[in-house]
Amino acid sequence: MIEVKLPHTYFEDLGESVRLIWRDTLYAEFEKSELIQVIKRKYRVKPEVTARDGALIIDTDYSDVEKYIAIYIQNNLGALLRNRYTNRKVLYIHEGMDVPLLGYNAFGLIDRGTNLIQIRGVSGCNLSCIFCSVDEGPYSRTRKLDYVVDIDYLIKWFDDVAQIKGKGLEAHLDGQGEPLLYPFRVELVQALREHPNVRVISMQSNGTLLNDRLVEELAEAGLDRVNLSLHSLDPEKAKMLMGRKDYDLQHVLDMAEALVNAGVDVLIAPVIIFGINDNEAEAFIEFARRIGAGKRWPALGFQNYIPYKFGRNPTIAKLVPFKKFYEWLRELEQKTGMKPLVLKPHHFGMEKREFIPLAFRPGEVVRAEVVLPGRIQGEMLAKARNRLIEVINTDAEVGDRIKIKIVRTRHGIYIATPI
Ligand SMILES: C[S@@+](CC[C@H](N)C(=O)[O-])C[C@H]1O[C@@H](n2cnc3c(N)ncnc32)[C@H](O)[C@@H]1O
Ligand code: SF4
Repeated sequence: MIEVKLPHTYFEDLGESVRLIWRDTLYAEFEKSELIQVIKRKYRVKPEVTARDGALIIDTDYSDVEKYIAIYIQNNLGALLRNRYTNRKVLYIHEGMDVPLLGYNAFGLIDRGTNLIQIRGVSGCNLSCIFCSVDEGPYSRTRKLDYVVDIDYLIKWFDDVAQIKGKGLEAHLDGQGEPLLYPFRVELVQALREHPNVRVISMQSNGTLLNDRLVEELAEAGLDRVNLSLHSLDPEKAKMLMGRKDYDLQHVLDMAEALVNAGVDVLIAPVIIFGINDNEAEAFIEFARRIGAGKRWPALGFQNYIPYKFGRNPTIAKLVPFKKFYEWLRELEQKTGMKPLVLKPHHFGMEKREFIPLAFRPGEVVRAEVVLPGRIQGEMLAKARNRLIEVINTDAEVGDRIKIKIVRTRHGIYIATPI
């Protein structure tokens, strides 16, 4: 009997197949008959294959089957990877693919002309908030695919960006999805902490995937702040807003407290939908006070609900102009004594910094190579001048060389149409 164990991996037996779960978020399924066939080709035996206690068990005495099958699994993993939370296919972006990590908003890095750099190692989310600006989660109707960026490759690009942007940076882990899905989240925080140009490491998260151990690990690795998306303190309303019956509000509240106790500052960040949860504003403030949120930065970051073209826009959501939203916040400041609620960049030590120079001008026609499928129907990702470009309304395929017209360059996110 041989036991195959791989690092950060456990195997589950599904009857006809075995499921390999890698670093919590990713999985791949291998048919048992396929694994048996692979063994038979080399060893001329057909051993039984099962999974038990996280290991793959092969009923044979050949000692090197273990190594052989481990290599086979690793070689075939890339093509089979899926996101455990969304069930979507995952493209694993690594150095060998030579895909630029600037230019696209679903993965990589984003520079919006300040000392804050957004870092997106993963796409996909475990929740399905009814107002989600990026229509994320397992019930998404628009997102077809997820990406995971290899940690070494992400850090390599971050380093290049940090050289240009200079010292005193805030590295902000966020995403079109939930950054805690990133399989290398703790290592990423650790690597950023060691970077000489990084001052602050923060994360935007729904908090559901935290547990006591992960909180400790993230704190130890050097995470400074979590902007925690918490939209109701009523368990039933929270389930409705987060789009999941299994949303465990109490767990998220406990984790908020655990973060503060571990020395990670918390900023409570509710999305306010007037008529739905604006009446909870004082309760959010009270909760933030009680747990000791806002030690180095503001304790609350109320967000006004905004409809997005590719987001979920519930009909119950009433829009409130920003002028009115800020008036509402000022009244709350007066009433509760909690300040600041109207947040300004300086509250976060944010300052303007020169943009990384744009690689394209709007209207420019460029020849580019299609390198990856996009997340949305009709969208492909192309590269030119060491930048990624989202090409919309295209039927091009990976490998094609196409002529495109750049239609948008805002904040170094490039969108183009075929010509
Ligand atoms: C898209 S989420 C990604 C990070 C993480 N999944 C989370 O929810 O914190 C980023 C932030 O945008 C907020 N948000 C989502 N949809 C929104 C909308 N339609 N209007 C305003 N804020 C929104 C979320 O609550 C969250 O604070
Ligand atoms: S708002 Fe955040 S937590 Fe909610 S579905 Fe979107 S990405 Fe997920």
